[in-house]
Amino acid sequence: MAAEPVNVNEFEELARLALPKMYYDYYRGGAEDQRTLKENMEAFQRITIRPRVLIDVSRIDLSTTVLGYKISAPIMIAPTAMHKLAHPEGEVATARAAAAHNTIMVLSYMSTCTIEEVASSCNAVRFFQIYMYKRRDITANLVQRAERCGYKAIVLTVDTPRLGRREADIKNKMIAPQLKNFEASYQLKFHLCHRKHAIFIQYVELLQDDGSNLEAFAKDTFDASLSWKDIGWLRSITNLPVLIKGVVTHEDAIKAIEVGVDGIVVSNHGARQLDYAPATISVLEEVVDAVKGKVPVLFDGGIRRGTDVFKALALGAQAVLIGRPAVYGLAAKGEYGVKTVIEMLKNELELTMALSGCPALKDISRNHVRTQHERRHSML
Ligand SMILES: Cc1cc2nc3c(=O)[nH]c(=O)nc-3n(C[C@H](O)[C@H](O)[C@H](O)COP(=O)(O)O)c2cc1C
Ligand SMILES: CC(C)CC(=O)C(=O)O
Repeated sequence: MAAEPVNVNEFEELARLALPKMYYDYYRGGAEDQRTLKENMEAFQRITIRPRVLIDVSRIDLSTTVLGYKISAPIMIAPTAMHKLAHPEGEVATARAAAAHNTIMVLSYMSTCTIEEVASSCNAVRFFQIYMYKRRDITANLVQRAERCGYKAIVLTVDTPRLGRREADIKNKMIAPQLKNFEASYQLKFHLCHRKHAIFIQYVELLQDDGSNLEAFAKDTFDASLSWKDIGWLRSITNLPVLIKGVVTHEDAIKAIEVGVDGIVVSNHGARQLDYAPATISVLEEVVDAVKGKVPVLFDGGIRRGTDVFKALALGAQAVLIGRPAVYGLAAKGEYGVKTVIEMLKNELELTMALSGCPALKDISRNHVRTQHERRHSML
């Protein structure tokens, strides 16, 4: 029997053992040469922590708020597609794990449990992530269903006018399972297809023999003409706060504030879209400086340790989101696995704060970290 994992990274191997290769490759993969995928994690390793001593750290408080909602720690669940490929309970298990930790899950529009099923599975605070569709009625329908079900914010992902080139998915001829949120809209285009592990519904109209079915699905449905002016439309169809996910430059951060978004997620989509996009931790501060505290800045990409969370907070994030770690936890051990992953990150963050002299999140300051750039500068 494999030893119990002692850190989040060890869940990846357990997930690999638990999953069919096609799904593991889909979850793990990044775009093209996967340079950004590697960088998302390595860039954290180039940041050091400057601990302060002789501060009372006998009590550590990890709690914070995001858009006014209190959460037990600044660690949220990023939207990731198709959790039933990882575990039969799918997003419901992930949502329950988030609820058990009193944190926020962002449900992907491409979930394998419906918006309604996830909403009724537990009473955690949830946000809902969307892409903009060519058919605006589908976007509007999803947003309004989420609002009716008590989701507290809409997260519009803006880094995916087209799907990035994920070569493992192309080789594996990756196919999408049943996407229950869409049944009414796309019913006619799907057909049943029996495979070794489950029954899938393929997006037949576009099914390609020689590539990733997801890529075809995205190309047909996502609106590649989406631009800044469309944020107004989204805001006009919902009373919920609108966050945009996928900003990595100060120019776009400024535009986002101008069009009135309620929050920004610094993200490169887990390095699955544009290869050679910067590691997100290397651009977080640039975005935070541009935003000037007007809206919360959230962060994702490469968080695997409590020290990574600490570094992102020191560079100005209000909270971080985890993508693959949650999916690996789910694949390895279902709801319990996701709970354990969050628990591990919380415990590590708590220890990091104690060893750095920060009893509360507000004590984590820019001076607690040193970037590679600053180290080089100080040697000149
Ligand atoms: C398997 C997988 C599926 C994803 N699906 C979505 C999605 O449906 N919508 C979205 O906005 N981002 C999606 N993302 C990106 C995540 O929200 C997040 O930005 C990324 O995973 C963070 O990096 P990390 O995996 O290193 O934590 C996905 C990422 C992965 C790994
Ligand atoms: C197939 C996708 C659109 C889901 C996604 O965002 C991803 O796989 O990164």
